[in-house]
Amino acid sequence: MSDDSLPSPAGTRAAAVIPAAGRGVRLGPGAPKALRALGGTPMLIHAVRALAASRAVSLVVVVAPPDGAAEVRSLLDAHALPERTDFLVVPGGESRQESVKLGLDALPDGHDIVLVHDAARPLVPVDTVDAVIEAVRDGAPAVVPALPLADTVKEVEPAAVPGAPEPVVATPVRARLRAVQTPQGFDRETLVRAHRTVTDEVTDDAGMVEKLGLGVVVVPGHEEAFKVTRPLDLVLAEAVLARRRLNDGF
Ligand SMILES: Nc1ccn([C@@H]2O[C@H](COP(=O)(O)OP(=O)(O)OP(=O)(O)O)[C@@H](O)[C@H]2O)c(=O)n1
Ligand SMILES: C[C@](O)(CO)[C@H](O)COP(=O)(O)O
Repeated sequence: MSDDSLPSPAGTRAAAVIPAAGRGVRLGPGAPKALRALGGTPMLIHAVRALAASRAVSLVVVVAPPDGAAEVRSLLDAHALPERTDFLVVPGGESRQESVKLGLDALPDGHDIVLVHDAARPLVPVDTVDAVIEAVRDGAPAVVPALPLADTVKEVEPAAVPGAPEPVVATPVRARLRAVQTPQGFDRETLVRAHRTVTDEVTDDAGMVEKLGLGVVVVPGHEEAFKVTRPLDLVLAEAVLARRRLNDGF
């Protein structure tokens, strides 16, 4: 936890919704991804600590695997977490979008800013969390942390048969592209309206706000906020955590 984190001025308390109900199919067989160990501690606990490290975040809502709410509650009780933060656990749904909606439905009054953060991004630094909150406080209805791309991106006509060559349709100008991370931050009313209104499947919450025709802004993301999606990501996460522990002297 960082004492340098953003303070919470009256009237701008933030809540974080952490969707953690995914199975982690791309990571391979095993427990639901959020419950798998990273440095001996469940990935979800790392993500919860990362968000609760911000002094502006007074509530964290964890969206658990549909049949795993009791297990997640026990995990939260068994790990050291900041006392100033409240924690709620609700069961999730079939898609990320549905899980986030279930988390939003559980939010009590009194939080003007809502962050949505993937449990699968366990190592996001608190400075990134605070930068997102600050941009929402400054008046943006929706804020996403993002990084420039290292690879050139091609748009293709997807093959009907997996593995078949795919015709290239276009090469977007890379300098205008960003790879989007979480936590994404929102003026609460905007995010709730987006989840009530937008029915198309989208892959991030800011995309729903875009569909309302509202402005979304990007702030700098962080390399260590990467998403643990495939087995190699877990290797990288273990290495980043080991480096942090070495630097912190424990
Ligand atoms: N029904 C779902 C699906 C996903 N998520 C959450 O959304 C985040 C980002 O999703 P992703 O990395 O795609 O996780 P999974 O859906 O678990 O991965 P996969 O597609 O490989 O199964 C994760 O924290 C995941 O737990 C969720 O809460 N509910
Ligand atoms: C929200 C997200 O992490 C932003 O990059 C991403 O879109 C989640 O996608 P996934 O398909 O659930 O991995």
